Amino acid sequence: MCSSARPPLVRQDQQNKVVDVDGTKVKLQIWDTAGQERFRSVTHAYYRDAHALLLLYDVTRKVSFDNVQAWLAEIQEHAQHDVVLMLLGNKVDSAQERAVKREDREKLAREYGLPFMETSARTGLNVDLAFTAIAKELKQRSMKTPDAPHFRLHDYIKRASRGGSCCWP
Ligand SMILES: Nc1nc2c(ncn2[C@@H]2O[C@H](COP(=O)(O)OP(=O)(O)OP(=O)(O)O)[C@@H](O)[C@H]2O)c(=O)[nH]1
Repeated sequence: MCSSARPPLVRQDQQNKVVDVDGTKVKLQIWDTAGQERFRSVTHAYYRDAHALLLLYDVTRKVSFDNVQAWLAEIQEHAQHDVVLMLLGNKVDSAQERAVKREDREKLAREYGLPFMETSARTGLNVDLAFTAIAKELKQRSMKTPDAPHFRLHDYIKRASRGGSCCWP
């Protein structure tokens, strides 16, 4: 998710989404960057400006999960240090083809302190929830009212997510 618009270079799909957070409209500008290695240097330019990054792997493709650590290293190098991060295991509608073990994804999420959820772009499971959680966190950060009740991303998705598994810590 980026705050500034750049002309698309290669296969970077962009959409806007408006999320209502407790009566405030939060506009998310969402860039779906390509996951392939050959686009990686282009992707850097996008996540440098991002306020939040949703890191998706495919629950049916172990290699996509194995790549998450490399993406996290890239993020640590190129993204803003306080970027909001969330790890999502997508395609959970194909659970019978699941290729990533629960203990592996929990270990990874715990190691990096990442909020984690399983989603399905096909059925919509937890998709709106992921964006709402991000919008709530960004809104909270943008408000300069230290006395306001603190929004906790991990707790929120733990309470609200359906199906699949979530969340650490
Ligand atoms: N069953 C199922 N298929 C999905 C889901 N999400 C995406 N797909 C399918 O997976 C394929 C790849 O989807 P894309 O959205 O192109 O994946 P991507 O991660 O953007 O791909 P790259 O940008 O190349 O990394 C398509 O055939 C989608 O229909 C899902 O939640 N469930």
